[in-house]
Amino acid sequence: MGIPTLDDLAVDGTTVGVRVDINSPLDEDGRLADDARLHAHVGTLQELLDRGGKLAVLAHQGRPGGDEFATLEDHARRLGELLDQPIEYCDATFSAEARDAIADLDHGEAVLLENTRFYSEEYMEFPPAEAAETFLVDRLAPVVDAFVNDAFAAAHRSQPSIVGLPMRVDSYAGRVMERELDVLSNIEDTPRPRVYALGGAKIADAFDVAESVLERGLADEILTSGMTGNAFLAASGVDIGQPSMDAITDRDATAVEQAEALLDEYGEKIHVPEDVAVERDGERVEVGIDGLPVDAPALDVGENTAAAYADVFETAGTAILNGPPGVFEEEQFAHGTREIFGAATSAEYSIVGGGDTAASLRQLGIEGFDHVSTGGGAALRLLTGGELPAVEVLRE
Ligand SMILES: Nc1ncnc2c1ncn2[C@@H]1O[C@H](COP(=O)(O)OP(=O)(O)O)[C@@H](O)[C@H]1O
Ligand SMILES: O=C(OP(=O)(O)O)[C@H](O)COP(=O)(O)O
Repeated sequence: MGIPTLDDLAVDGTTVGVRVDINSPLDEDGRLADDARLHAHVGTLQELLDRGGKLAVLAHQGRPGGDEFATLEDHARRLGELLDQPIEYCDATFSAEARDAIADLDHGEAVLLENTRFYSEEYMEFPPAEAAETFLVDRLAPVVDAFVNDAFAAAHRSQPSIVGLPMRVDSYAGRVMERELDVLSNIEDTPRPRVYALGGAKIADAFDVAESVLERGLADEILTSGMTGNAFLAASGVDIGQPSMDAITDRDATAVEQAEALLDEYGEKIHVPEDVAVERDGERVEVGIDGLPVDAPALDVGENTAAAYADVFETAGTAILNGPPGVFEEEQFAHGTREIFGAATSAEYSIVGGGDTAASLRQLGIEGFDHVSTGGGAALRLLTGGELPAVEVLRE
């Protein structure tokens, strides 16, 4: 992989700054609604604690001004439960109070510092050399002996705690980062035929993935669903109805043209839904292509599409999933997601990326994937052949 990992770090007795990504959905009371990302980092943190490290843990939660912009107090409590030892919470990130909390740590102890994004610089993007001159980095670099970046899900952000600290401190990839890079940087080595199931509502991202993997010859089949599938359906010449069209163009005004261009060039590899499901009088109603247009938005693929896509996975070498096939949050539109994602586990090797995609698996209790990425944007960046600033700076 060419970047230092925990195998290269002599931990015992050292103070280690550890960047994790525990950015999570919160409930109405601001408490953690899902702790999957906390679970993911337990291995790295436990290893560093067992090896005698004193850990200053850094993380962000939400975006300034957003509903999920919050303190990390609840995260510290939950991390303590998961690690079976108290994790101190400090309501400062790099002030004297935070630095004192770090200095007071004993071997095998950890403090979770406050949400890095409470400080404006941490929500800006900088080239690494400039990030290294920010206040957070300037104050924290002298009080840690090493830096471990385990925050794969934030690795596409060129922010101070991600790219600035490694410019000033010996730095290593944590176990989450290591495993994610291992899997997602080596897609071309996975078994064929390689099937990408692209659904969800981030249509532009799905087109980017489709274009990149088709251009690079990585994809043998692309199964389109969700709002992405609706756009392909429209691009294939079917009148899907105004409500579905409006939902698409609200997201991306040129979506249908982009889908048309992809169908023109790679049509034989791109599967388009053959039926959809809409809501009528509060009920799920299946509509075949012949029954379109309808005056309600298509919120799921229909049963025939789900069955046809499930068949494709029967003979797939690799399944790569990004974006749920329907509005899985509503039970009556979870059918496509349950069937298609459920069938994807029959591929020889299966990979899942995307925050909502992973949440849909947990919600629907679908298990058996070889790799469920903790990242959304970061995973997509790798799947489309891009580079991650966090990783580039670990190489230097
Ligand atoms: N046909 C559809 N119409 C509207 N929204 C959809 C449809 N299918 C899926 N979705 C929505 O897409 C959202 C997730 O998409 P996206 O953000 O692209 O996934 P991820 O976070 O995994 O990258 C879900 O909230 C789901 O309700
Ligand atoms: O949740 C995250 O990314 P994701 O939505 O791509 O999975 C990361 O924590 C990065 O957060 P950001 O997109 O607010 O920089």
